[in-house]
Amino acid sequence: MPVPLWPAPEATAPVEAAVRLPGSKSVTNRALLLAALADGPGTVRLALRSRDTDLMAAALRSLGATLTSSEETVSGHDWHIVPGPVRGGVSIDVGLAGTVMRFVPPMAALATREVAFDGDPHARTRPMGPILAALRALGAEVTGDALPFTIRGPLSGGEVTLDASASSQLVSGLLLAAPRYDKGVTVRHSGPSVPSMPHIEMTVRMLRAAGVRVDDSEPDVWRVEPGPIAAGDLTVEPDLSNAAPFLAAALVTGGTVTIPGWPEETTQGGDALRELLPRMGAGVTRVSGDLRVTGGGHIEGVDADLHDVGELTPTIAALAALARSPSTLRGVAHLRGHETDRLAALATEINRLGGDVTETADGLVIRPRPLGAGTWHSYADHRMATAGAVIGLVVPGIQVEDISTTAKTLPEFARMWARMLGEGS
Ligand SMILES: O=C(O)C1=C[C@@H](OP(=O)(O)O)[C@@H](O)[C@H](O)C1
Ligand SMILES: C=C(OP(=O)(O)O)C(=O)O
Repeated sequence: MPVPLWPAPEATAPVEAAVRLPGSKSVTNRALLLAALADGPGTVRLALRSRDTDLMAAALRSLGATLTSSEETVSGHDWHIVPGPVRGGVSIDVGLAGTVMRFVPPMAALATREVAFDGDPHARTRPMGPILAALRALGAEVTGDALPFTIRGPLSGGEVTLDASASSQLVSGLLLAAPRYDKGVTVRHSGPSVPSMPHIEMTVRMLRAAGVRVDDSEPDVWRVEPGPIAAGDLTVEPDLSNAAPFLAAALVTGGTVTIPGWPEETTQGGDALRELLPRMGAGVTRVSGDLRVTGGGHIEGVDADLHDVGELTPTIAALAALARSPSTLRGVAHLRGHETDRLAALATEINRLGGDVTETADGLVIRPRPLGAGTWHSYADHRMATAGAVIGLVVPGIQVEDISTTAKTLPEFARMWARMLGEGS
């Protein structure tokens, strides 16, 4: 079947828009899993509903929790979660969701019956080996080193060493279910530095907010004490990584984009946009609870280490391709294990339009060139698709393949994009 092409809308004027973003994928999926393991019923408010979060909800239901969702409110969904004993004898579809493939298996290891995991074709290539070996070392029976695999618990926990340089989620996954292990867990990382550290900080803070004792005082070592996970009522912050393409539109068109409800304090890596975008020529201000980004007419190239905030790379690369000076993006070798090999995908797609991008061992060198019309392939990667939309704002004739892949974390993307451009209702 031919993959549908989405003619990326061109901006006919500087954008002037306020864009209200749904909840964070990362916070939603942690909150749902912690609620399913908690000591009583709980609520997750303004949660994201998207492919990744629906896969998490389905996985938690399979393992014995009851989840009911309220009607959608203007800004998101509320979930009511009633935990149940973790049961096995089920199969779980992880789709292409890193948070589901890395966070759910350590929970499934609490069940005495086997749990089978599989996902999208590309999910089978995403790094899983270190977390599966860790679960094995902690006492679970695990078949396989990648998707598909099966797990049979129970495990009692303890101390384990793994190389988490391929993904911070390998650590977060082990920590989230650990309070429910008899001995808790001590995770030691050994290897090149762990990427996306703010996401581990998010895990630690959310565990602590649920009354769990976590010691992260030693670098690369995390100790989670056994004990109850307190049921609660949590409100999810807007997804700051998904703010990236909208804020980029302000730079690309020389306009202004405002995001309401930007948190004062957050562990979301997307908060780094407040520091990154000014380096590329934007004006960034906070007005009450809003973040306002204004483009300055030109985009400056940047030399940026995105190791902690790899999720932002596709948007920053799109901006860099439209800048007036070259950029070097570093510290993101782990992006080769994301939804697709993002370094190869970005280089291929920008070059296809006439750009000049080379891959390095851990990033990209982007030399801006005039870009022309063409098809932008999205590789089933939501952030590749939105990067194509950013370029299409000012390069006529960009057709983004399969814009619906944005449903992974932002099902409303195409409508929100049109509304930002004044085209929708
Ligand atoms: O824990 C999380 O919610 C995430 C951690 C990061 O993964 P990596 O450490 O694999 O980059 C990030 O890129 C991903 O989108 C979400
Ligand atoms: C890497 C990402 O997703 P995942 O949670 O599937 O790893 C991402 O959203 O950029």
